[in-house]
Amino acid sequence: MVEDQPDVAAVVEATADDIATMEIRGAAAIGDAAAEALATQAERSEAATPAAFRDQLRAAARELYETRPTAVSLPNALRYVLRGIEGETVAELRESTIASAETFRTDLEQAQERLGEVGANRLRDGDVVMTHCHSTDALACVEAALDAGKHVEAIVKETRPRKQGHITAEQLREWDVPVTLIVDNAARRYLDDADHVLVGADSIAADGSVINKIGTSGLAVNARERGVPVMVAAQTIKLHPDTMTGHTVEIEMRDESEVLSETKYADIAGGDRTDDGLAVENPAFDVTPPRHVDAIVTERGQFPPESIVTLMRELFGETTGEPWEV
Ligand SMILES: O=C(COP(=O)(O)O)[C@H](O)[C@H](O)COP(=O)(O)O
Repeated sequence: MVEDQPDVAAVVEATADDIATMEIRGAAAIGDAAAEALATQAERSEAATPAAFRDQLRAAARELYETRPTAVSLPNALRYVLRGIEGETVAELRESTIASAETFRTDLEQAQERLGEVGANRLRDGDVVMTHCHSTDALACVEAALDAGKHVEAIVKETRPRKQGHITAEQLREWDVPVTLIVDNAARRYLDDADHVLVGADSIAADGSVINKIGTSGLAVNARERGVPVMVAAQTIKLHPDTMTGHTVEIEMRDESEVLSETKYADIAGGDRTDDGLAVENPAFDVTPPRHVDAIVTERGQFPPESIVTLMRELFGETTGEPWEV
């Protein structure tokens, strides 16, 4: 006999789909959306028993978890909300889930604000930052520096293949920050004009390695060679607890269609060549070793990458497990 699958609210499925298709993207936004989805699942649950309610929440968490593998903010968010579920009745469980998700989301927002203030201290009046991809944590540092009356300029890397750099450029321009947009290949040339490389993170490993958008590691190597400090803005929700026990972070591989446009060869070969049989690799993230990072800026202060494990132990203890096994 096939057992009934717990009911997962349509809105959870929609959120999972939005994360998988990158309608919702960026580690902080993904964590926030996952917590919100669990709250909605709780609100809409028609579970008749506490056990059925818990099963539904676990099923919803699993569905959200299976969308994208690299940003640890996702399992960290799910684990946080599920750990906050308490009570004897469905009504109590519902209420505590919603409260837990709300606390998580408020903390996330406040952490980003505090992190911004910490990061802004590293930026001097007149500094130029070079950015990669689009990170709300990194932008929070610029915003706080602007709020403190500093003039900041930006060199924004386009960030192939999905060009999230354009989102960064748009936000910075809204704040009246002078922006120079460059293609990724021009980064080394323009590093001489930058005072900082400023990026976010999807996950931070226990040894201080930074997992972020593909291209971050090459940028960091070039920055080190040019003497430009690399600053990683990452709320503590980006700390990957499993790496304390030796797990590695899975790097998401995305579809080749992001790399190959339909017109790729039409433009350069008169349209008579197709992409059939061409091998394409499209990793979405890479790993920057700690020796190429100067500081990890969190809401709890800034840390040399090698000492981040201390904070990780303090916040997460030594053990984790799957988010729905809490
Ligand atoms: O690599 C990306 C986004 O990748 P993608 O576009 O593939 O999701 C961002 O730098 C981090 O997620 C941090 O973002 P934030 O600081 O907003 O959490």
